[in-house]
Amino acid sequence: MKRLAVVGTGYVGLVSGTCFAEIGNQVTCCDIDQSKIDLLNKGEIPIYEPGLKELVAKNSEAGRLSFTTDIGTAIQDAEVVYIAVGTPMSETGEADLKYVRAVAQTIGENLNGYKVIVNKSTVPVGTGKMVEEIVRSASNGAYEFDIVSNPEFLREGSAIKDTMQMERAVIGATSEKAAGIIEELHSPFQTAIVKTNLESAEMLKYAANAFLATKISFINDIANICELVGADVTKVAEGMGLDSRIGPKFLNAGVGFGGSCFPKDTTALLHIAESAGYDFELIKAVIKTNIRQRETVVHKLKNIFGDLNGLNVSVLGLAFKPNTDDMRYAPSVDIIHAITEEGASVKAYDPVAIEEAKKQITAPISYYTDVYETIQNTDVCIILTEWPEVLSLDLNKAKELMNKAILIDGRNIFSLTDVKEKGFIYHSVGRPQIQ
Ligand SMILES: NC(=O)c1ccc[n+]([C@@H]2O[C@H](COP(=O)([O-])OP(=O)(O)OC[C@H]3O[C@@H](n4cnc5c(N)ncnc54)[C@H](O)[C@@H]3O)[C@@H](O)[C@H]2O)c1
Ligand SMILES: O=c1ccn([C@@H]2O[C@H](COP(=O)(O)OP(=O)(O)O[C@H]3O[C@H](CO)[C@@H](O)[C@H](O)[C@H]3O)[C@@H](O)[C@H]2O)c(=O)[nH]1
Repeated sequence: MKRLAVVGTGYVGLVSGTCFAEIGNQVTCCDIDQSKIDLLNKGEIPIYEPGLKELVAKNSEAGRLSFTTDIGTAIQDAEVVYIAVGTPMSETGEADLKYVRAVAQTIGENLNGYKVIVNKSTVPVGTGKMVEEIVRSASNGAYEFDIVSNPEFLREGSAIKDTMQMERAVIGATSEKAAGIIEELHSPFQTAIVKTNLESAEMLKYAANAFLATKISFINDIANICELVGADVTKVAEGMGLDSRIGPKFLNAGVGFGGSCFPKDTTALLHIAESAGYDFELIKAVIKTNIRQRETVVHKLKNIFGDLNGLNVSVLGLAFKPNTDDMRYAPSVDIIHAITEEGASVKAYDPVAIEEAKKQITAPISYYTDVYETIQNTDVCIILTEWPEVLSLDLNKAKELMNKAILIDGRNIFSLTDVKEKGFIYHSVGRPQIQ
C-alpha cells in the first residue's frame, strides 16, 4: 500500500487515482477546480465514463479515495505524487506546459521528505527535466526526490478496463530506486513493464499516439481512393487486418480522428521534431488528411443537393466517439459549422455530450436525446458517432419519419444491401454509393 496524491482530477487523474485506490492504495485526488471537487465529494462524477461512478463510490466508502483542493497537504502526506494535469494545444501548436509548471512549483513548495514525482500528462521530451529543476528550486534543494515519466494510454469510454487491464506500463526514471517503487505500485495490474529513461518514456507516448493516428489517416486516404475506383474500403481493411503484421485495429475509415489526444499530440510531435531540426513530413500528411476528411462530408452533401441553403439536416452523434461526453476536437463541430454557414439548419442527437457540445458549437442548432425525434422531417441524416442507439436505428421507421430517405454515413455502420433494399440514397466512406 502506498500513499498517493494525484494532482489534476480530469479524465486521466480521476480514473488513474480511482484505479490505484481499487488495488489497495491510499489516494487523494486534488484539483484547483473547486466545483469539480465539490461534485466528487457529493458522489457525483464531473465526466461521463462508464463504470466510474460505481468505482469511485466503492473506494470512497472503503476510505481509500478522497478529493480535495488542499493540494499542499495532499502532497505533504504522499509518498508518490502524480501529475495528471492538461497539456492542451497552444496557439502555435505545441503542448502548453503552464499547468505542469504550476504543479511542479506547488510540489516543490510542499516537499517535506523523499518523494517520487511521477508525470502522467503527455509532455514533450525534456519536460521531466524541467519539472526536476522547478521542484529543486522551489524546495531550495532541501530534500531528495526522483522524477518518473509514466505516460497514460487509456482511451475514453473504456478507461477503467484500459487501466485495470493495462497492456503495459512505461516507467522512465531518473533512479533505480524510483523505478522500483513505481514498478511495485503497478504489480497488482500484472502488466508488461517497459523501463527506460525519462526522454524515451516521453517520446514513446507521442510515438504511440502518432502511429495510431497515422493508421487512421492512411485508411481514410485509401477510402477516398476506393470511392474513386469503385472499391470497398471495409473489405480492403478486413483483408489487410488479417495480416498479423498489420492487425485489424484502427483501420475503420470514417470522418477522421478527434478527441483530446490525437489532434493535439500529432501537432505537438511535429513541433518536437521541428525544434530538434527534423522535418517530419509523414506526420504533416497525417494531420492534413485528417482535416480534409471532415470536409468530405460537406462535399458529399453538396454533391447530392447542390445548394445547402434551407436544407434540413439531422446529425446523429456529437461526441468524438461513443461512450464519452468529450467534445474536444470532435469532427461534429467543424462539420456542423461548415453546413450551417452554407444555410442548412441542423437537428443534432447525442445521448450524453449535449452540454459539452453547446460550449463548442456556436451555430444556432437544436439538440435532441432521441434519435427518431432528431431525424423527423429532415431531408438528410448524417451519422457521425457510432452510439448504440445509432447502430440500432430502425431504417424502416427512419424512412417514414424523414422527408427524404437520404443517409450520409460517416462511420460505415449500415450494410450496403440493407440500405439498398430499404430504398435509401446512401453515401458512406470508401464504399460504393447507393443512389
Ligand atoms: N483524456 C485522455 O483520454 C488521456 C489519455 C492519456 C493521456 N492523456 C493526457 O493526460 C493529461 C490530462 O488529460 P485529461 O484529459 O485528464 O485533462 P483534463 O482537462 O480532463 O483534466 C485536467 C485537470 O487538471 C486540473 N488542473 C489544472 N491545473 C491544475 C493545478 N495547478 N493543480 C491541480 N489541478 C490542476 C484541471 O482543473 C483539470 O480538472 C494530458 O496531458 C493528456 O494529453 C489524456
Ligand atoms: O479505426 C479507427 C479508430 C479510431 N478512430 C477515431 O480516432 C479517435 C480516437 O479514438 P480512440 O483512440 O479510441 O480514443 P481516445 O480516447 O482519444 O484514445 C487515444 O488517445 C489517448 C490519449 O493520449 C490514448 O491514451 C489512447 O491510447 C488512444 O487510443 C476517435 O475520433 C475515433 O473515432 C477512427 O476514426 N478509426
